[in-house]
Amino acid sequence: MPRPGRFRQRGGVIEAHELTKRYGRVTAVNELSFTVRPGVVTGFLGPNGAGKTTTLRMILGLNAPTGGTVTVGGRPFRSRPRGLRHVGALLDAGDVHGGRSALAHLSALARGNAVPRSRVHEVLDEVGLAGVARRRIGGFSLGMKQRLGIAAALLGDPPVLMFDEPLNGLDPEGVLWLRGLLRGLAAEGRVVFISSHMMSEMEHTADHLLVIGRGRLIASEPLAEFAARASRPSVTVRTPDPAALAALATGAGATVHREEDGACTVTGLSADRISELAYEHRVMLHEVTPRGSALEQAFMELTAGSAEFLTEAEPGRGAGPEEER
Ligand SMILES: Nc1ncnc2c1ncn2[C@@H]1O[C@H](COP(=O)(O)OP(=O)(O)OP(=O)(O)O)[C@@H](O)[C@H]1O
Repeated sequence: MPRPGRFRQRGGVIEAHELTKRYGRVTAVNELSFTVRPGVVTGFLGPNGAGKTTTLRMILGLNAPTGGTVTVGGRPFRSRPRGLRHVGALLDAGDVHGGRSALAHLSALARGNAVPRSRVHEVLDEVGLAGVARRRIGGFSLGMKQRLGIAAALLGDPPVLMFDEPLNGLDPEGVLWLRGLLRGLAAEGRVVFISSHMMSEMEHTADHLLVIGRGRLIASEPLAEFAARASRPSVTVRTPDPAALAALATGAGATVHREEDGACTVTGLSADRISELAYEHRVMLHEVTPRGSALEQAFMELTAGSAEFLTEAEPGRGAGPEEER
């Protein structure tokens, strides 16, 4: 059960100030300043290669910034002697020793961080892996490895949790479970910071969004405000009377495009409004499908031009310094 306010006084706020990371000619993170506060789930959203993982690694002290600073609870994370009790992080679920059991893996982590052994069983229960605790991790699915990584992050009962693409590999039931877990952790007053490159994953998960593109901050705002940016929704409509529909929709300020398969793409009216108009004017509709969520469209609009293309990224990945990964 969440215990509201439990972590508030411990102050795990993450603060980045003009954080910058360059790999040779590639600027992965570019003068990024942001604050991640406790009590809400904060989504860290950006297209592939936007600099999310690099930022998370700098927060954890795994990559040294080229410029700027980042602190957790007012101090650089590296200055914490028992890290796992301050920040629980899941960076790469595949990065575990496959020959060990889940129980052995978590027990070793607990020992190294002065965490009581009883906690190992608690977290195994919490992530739903108690029944397979003695099985070799090598035989785990990606979803099970994600759950194990989350168990490891929870082990030290830390005030700050950071997960890199945690929904990756989870089945629909796992996604629902994780959303509930994240909400509960935030409700206890913890900092909960999760990255994703997909708006659809954030839509029912995050309360606040930090959006980055090409290493730069594009937006930091509540999800609801971000949604309000979605200016022109686009909807696929099928009707036996496309001419009547087109007249109605254009009369209401939308644009209508006839597709080759006979469907109409209506841009500028919501699916609800199109259905209402059609109902009022007795135009039969066979299908009304929103094309991507309003949030998805807002994300696409906002990050248009900031997506990284492989041809540009290759020199950085290939020739740049790789020693920190
Ligand atoms: N060790 C490294 N050496 C050289 N370049 C790197 C290194 N790590 C990251 N980069 C480059 O930095 C940029 C940001 O990468 P990063 O992995 O942080 O992005 P991301 O937002 O996490 O992307 P994804 O969603 O694909 O994981 C990319 O251009 C990447 O090629």
